[in-house]
Amino acid sequence: MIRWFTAGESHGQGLMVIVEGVPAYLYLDEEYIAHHLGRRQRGYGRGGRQQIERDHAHIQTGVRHGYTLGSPIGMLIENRDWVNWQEAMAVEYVENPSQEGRNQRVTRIRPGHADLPGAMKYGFHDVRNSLERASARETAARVAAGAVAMKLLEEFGIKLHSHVLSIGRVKANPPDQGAIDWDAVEESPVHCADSDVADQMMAEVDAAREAGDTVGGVVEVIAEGVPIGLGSHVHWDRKIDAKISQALMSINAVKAVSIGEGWDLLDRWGSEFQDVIEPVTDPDRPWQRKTNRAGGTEGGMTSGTPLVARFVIKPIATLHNPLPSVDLDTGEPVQAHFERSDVCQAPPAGVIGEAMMALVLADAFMEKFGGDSIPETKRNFEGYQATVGPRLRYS
Ligand SMILES: Cc1cc2nc3c(=O)[nH]c(=O)nc-3n(C[C@H](O)[C@H](O)[C@H](O)COP(=O)(O)O)c2cc1C
Ligand SMILES: C=C(O[C@@H]1CC(C(=O)O)=C[C@@H](OP(=O)(O)O)[C@H]1O)C(=O)O
Repeated sequence: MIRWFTAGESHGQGLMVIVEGVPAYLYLDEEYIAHHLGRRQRGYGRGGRQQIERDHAHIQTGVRHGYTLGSPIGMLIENRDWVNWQEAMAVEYVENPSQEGRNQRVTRIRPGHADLPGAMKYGFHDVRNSLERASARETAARVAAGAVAMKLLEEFGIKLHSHVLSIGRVKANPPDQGAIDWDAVEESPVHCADSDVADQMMAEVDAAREAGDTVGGVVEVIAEGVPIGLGSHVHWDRKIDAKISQALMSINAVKAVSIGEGWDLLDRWGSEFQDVIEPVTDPDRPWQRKTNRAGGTEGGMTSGTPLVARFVIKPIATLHNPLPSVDLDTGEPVQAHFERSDVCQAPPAGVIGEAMMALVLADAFMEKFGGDSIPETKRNFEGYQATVGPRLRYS
């Protein structure tokens, strides 16, 4: 079982993350994690904050001489912006709430963020007390945890990628999975493989920025090399598609998740929907499918085809041209709070989606194969893989 926790506020000193359950003898270095943190930071549509941050997860515990020890892996990520907020974050009560600013309370609630329900639920007079933790700054810690999970999965031939399928009204054609040029996706400012469409996506972000507005999108996350049989059909909370959906839905601003072609299958009949099973020709693959519309799960278990999930991420709530709102103190009409904001977060959301899917898969993988060290887990994995195929090879 892989368990993990994050802690930290957006403008506090930094973020902490603990990942527990990783077997011993996994090679893990900070550069590998930094690569994924860097991918999350880049991406067209980011605001001023990413010019300040240089995310790096410092491994504090659980690793010795480059290898995991089987003990909890603790990491710290510094918020470089904290020095600019040190005073503001220390303020407990300010007499004059009408003067908003870093050292004042935030009372002009933003529709679409955690401001209003957070203040009501926790009894806060300062919206900052809820917006700090609600901020997607926390997803840097998720990506660090996810990188550990990815490193573990890579030991077993499982690789994750993501790309943006649409931003606002600009849509990319979902590419044939085998045909995606992942290097082009990594280099693209909008994480889209088609450079013509990428240009249009950037123009869409620019248009939103110029209008003082924001724009959302659709993102696809793919895991390749996933063995058949992770997750289980036997109980609702063990189904892998349900776990992936929750994990992706938990990303800030995600409003819909589909597994495989989910949303696009509504008008198909059953015969057009299922992924027909073909005779096996490739000795390395236990089963073959004609298509992958179901996105790699059947009955809450992985089916051996690539795992594909899509999600919709809504346009960002904090608008340069703020929406009408209400003051928390007075109930009077005001314009919602604005200081600085991203314009589009679909590109980084793909990297966060990979991390979340990797954490779910790593947990399901360890549940199935167990083991306290990588060699032990490998023996268990290889033993299972040797059994699956057209004739179950149990002796
Ligand atoms: C990578 C990323 C960056 C984000 N940046 C911002 C931002 O700059 N401003 C903002 O208002 N919301 C931003 N969001 C979205 C908010 O965090 C989110 O809308 C808020 O937590 C409320 O949650 P909900 O939209 O799921 O209801 C971002 C989300 C992600 C994933
Ligand atoms: C800090 C990050 O994203 C932040 C997420 C966020 C929000 O409300 O979710 C609001 C913005 O915070 P700030 O006002 O400090 O610029 C984003 O920059 C990050 O992704 O590292």
